[in-house]
Amino acid sequence: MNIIDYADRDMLAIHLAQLIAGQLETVLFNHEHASLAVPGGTTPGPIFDALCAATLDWSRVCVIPTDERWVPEDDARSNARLIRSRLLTSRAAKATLVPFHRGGVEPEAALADIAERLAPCLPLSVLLLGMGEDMHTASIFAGAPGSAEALAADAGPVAVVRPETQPETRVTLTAPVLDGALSKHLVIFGASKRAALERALTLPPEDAPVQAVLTDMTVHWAE
Ligand SMILES: O=C(O)[C@H](O)[C@@H](O)[C@H](O)[C@H](O)COP(=O)(O)O
Repeated sequence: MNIIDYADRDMLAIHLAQLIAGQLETVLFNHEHASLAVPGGTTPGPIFDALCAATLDWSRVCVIPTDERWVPEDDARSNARLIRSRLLTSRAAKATLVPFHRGGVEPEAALADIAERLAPCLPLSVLLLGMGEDMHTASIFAGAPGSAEALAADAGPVAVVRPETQPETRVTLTAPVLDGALSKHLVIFGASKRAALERALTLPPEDAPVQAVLTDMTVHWAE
């Protein structure tokens, strides 16, 4: 794991977007398709705003949520909604989103279909993750029902997690899929998340899920 400290969040967003665009372009030189997994939450928006204008063949890129709140896409809490509005616009509008949520279906019943649609996009070419102050990443929350399954070495590509601290059930990419990405970025803002990451390094993944995906991870941090 290496950490890049930035002077401010704007510098971070521009530089990280350029890095991700360059990595996707390199994959597209050598492969027919590339895949990019991105988080929800409040952190990635400015990165999406810079990345969506990148000049690359977005028609050959599939974009995958690292996790999804189990709500319809018109819900303000939907990650698919955030990704469509902030990333799949401008030049990146040509990319293909692999959404997770399906109406009228319990998340457990949707896993097989999600896994089937994800299969052509794996292993992930580029991964962008966020992290909570509780050291969760994607929707793998320490101690939550389903998190042990999401952390298991033999986990499938997606798992259902039901965190008590969150208003809705989650579907998340699992640790093996996240950790297996070819290029990995973790973006965190603020001193408390920096301290949480330092703390995570001293804990096992079941207590600090972000610990499960830090191999060859580049951490991007700004105050
Ligand atoms: O669905 C989500 O919310 C994200 O995928 C989640 O893992 C997020 O990255 C962290 O919770 C940090 O959230 P903030 O960026 O809002 O601090």
